[in-house]
Amino acid sequence: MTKTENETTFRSGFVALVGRPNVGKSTLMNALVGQKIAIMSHRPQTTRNQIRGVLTTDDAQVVFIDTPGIHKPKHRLGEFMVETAESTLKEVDVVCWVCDVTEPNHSGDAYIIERLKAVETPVVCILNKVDAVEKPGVLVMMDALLKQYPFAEMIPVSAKDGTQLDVLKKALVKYLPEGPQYYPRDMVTDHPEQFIISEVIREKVLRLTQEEVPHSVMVDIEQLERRDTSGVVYAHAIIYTERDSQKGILIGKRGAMLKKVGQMARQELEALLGNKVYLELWVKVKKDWRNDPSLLHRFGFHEER
Ligand SMILES: Nc1nc2c(ncn2[C@@H]2O[C@H](COP(=O)(O)OP(=O)(O)OP(=O)(O)O)[C@@H](O)[C@H]2O)c(=O)[nH]1
Repeated sequence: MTKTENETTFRSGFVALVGRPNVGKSTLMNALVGQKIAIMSHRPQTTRNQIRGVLTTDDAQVVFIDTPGIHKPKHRLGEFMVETAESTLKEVDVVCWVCDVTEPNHSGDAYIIERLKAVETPVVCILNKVDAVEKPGVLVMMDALLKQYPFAEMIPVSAKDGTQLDVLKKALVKYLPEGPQYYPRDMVTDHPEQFIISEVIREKVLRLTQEEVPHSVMVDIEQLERRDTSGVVYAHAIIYTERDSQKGILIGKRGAMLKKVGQMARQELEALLGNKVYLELWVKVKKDWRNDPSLLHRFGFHEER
């Protein structure tokens, strides 16, 4: 699904957005993602890593993830939060650290830079609010920051007037692997996790079965809920194959393959969603599912892509 013969490679992936309060992350998200594709709605307070926005272009989809735990722990936020945030930073394709050029040398920035040293994911430094200062000041700040951390890139922008946002978009896409469009292009939903969960499961199936199960395999999240106030995610997923032989491969000897798919998907999802995840996986054979309009609709094929 990632490309057809006459299309270029489609890239998709996850970008962790970090930065202390007030540096302009929300403004930047709105400017990058735009109203139409902004997807977040109500979300339990307990969710530590929210999906903040999804940027879809013709050749890429960037899923921005909030990692609030990276900030200096206040009284309620313990080491656990910081660890969760760090594991998220390790899972994503690139980290965007946003800072504010009107406030150089902020101690909150120094704290986050220290935390970033614990991960190997490339970090793009976004220097926001360049509309509010003179250029030489920005250059001095860039120089000072580069001495503290080997940023993969440094991009001065203004989320407010749009300066350099195109450059930023292009830069981020470079770090994303070839991958599927996780979200329908115009989706506005209460449950964006649904798409992430099904795509992560699908990716594990393809990887672990080493393509013995074809790309046409589909994952349907039949049930998705947060069971209690702790935000634990419970998902019941059905993996549809087209043949009995594929079902056999996917289940494996005494269920070993399916168990492995579940384990790997769960680990990745817990890091991405920032919550404990329970996955219940079932495999069903549905011959010719591609001609079943209701299933096609559920899998998002009403979209143009
Ligand atoms: N001059 C200028 N101001 C900006 C820019 N981006 C954001 N701001 C202002 O900075 C302030 C904070 O912006 P937010 O987008 O709310 O910051 P945030 O990082 O999302 O803050 P939290 O939601 O608390 O994490 C607001 O008053 C914005 O209008 C910019 O590019 N230039």
